[in-house]
Amino acid sequence: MVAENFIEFKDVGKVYPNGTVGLSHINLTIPKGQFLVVVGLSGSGKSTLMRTLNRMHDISSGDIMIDGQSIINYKGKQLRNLRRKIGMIFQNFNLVKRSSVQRNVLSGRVGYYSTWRSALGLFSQADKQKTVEALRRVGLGEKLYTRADQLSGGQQQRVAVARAFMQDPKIVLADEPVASLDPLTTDSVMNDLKKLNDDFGITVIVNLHSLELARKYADRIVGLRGGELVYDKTIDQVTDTDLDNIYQSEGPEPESEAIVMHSATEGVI
Ligand SMILES: Nc1ncnc2c1ncn2[C@@H]1O[C@H](COP(=O)(O)OP(=O)(O)OP(=O)(O)O)[C@@H](O)[C@H]1O
Repeated sequence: MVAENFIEFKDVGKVYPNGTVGLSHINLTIPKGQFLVVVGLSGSGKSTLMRTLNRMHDISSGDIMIDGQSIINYKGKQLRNLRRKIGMIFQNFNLVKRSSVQRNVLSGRVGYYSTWRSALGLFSQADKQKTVEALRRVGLGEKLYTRADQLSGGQQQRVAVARAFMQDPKIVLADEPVASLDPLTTDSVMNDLKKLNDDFGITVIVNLHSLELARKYADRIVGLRGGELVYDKTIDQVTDTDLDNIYQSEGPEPESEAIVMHSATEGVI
């Protein structure tokens, strides 16, 4: 494997069945172990880009390679193996709220079990032990038996990070993971993601609205607009002017977007 070409988007296009263009001519190469932040207005294609990687969305043109192999025609076992190696973090945490933290974190292992074993909760002792380790990593070691719905939003998101860790992922995709969290909790969750990246060389791709956060955590920032890649710089090349200008050629925004766009200086786009 050539590390520099761990993930490759080759002229990728995505048109939704209703004709909406989700992605257009995306060319992007992501090296192994990079912490990549994707920024862009609501509707610019960030989620679509992310979801093509684990085939939650299929692309309409081009190709996507992971580790030197095209993934776009994966089916059955190949697709399951792909998804098992890609951890996913969502804005709304996606936990089973009435289940314990332990059960939620263990569910990160289901890709490694037959359906009936995981349905019966027949997880190995080693995996139960790994759950404890995963929770300690996110500072929630004492919450093993707590019900997920008794945790704060930030704690729930950290459980989701622990669940992703359980997958032994090569890639973690986080789709606006901190959008509903306060600033302090936001930093904890971003730090948890950064630790996965630093400690295990996991490639992390995060969709964010906050430029300030992007700058704080990213190795590289890419920007999308209308499904196109309009910005791509490693963090040492990013300037304040870039960040101020990144969306300025967008023209007037509809009122709803203007609310989140209003202040590049506050780092919110
Ligand atoms: N299932 C779908 N069917 C049709 N169009 C869709 C679908 N999902 C997304 N789109 C459209 O594709 C475009 C890109 O959407 P996407 O959700 O990827 O943007 P985004 O940058 O992630 O936005 P947000 O920040 O609001 O999550 C938008 O125009 C959106 O309306």
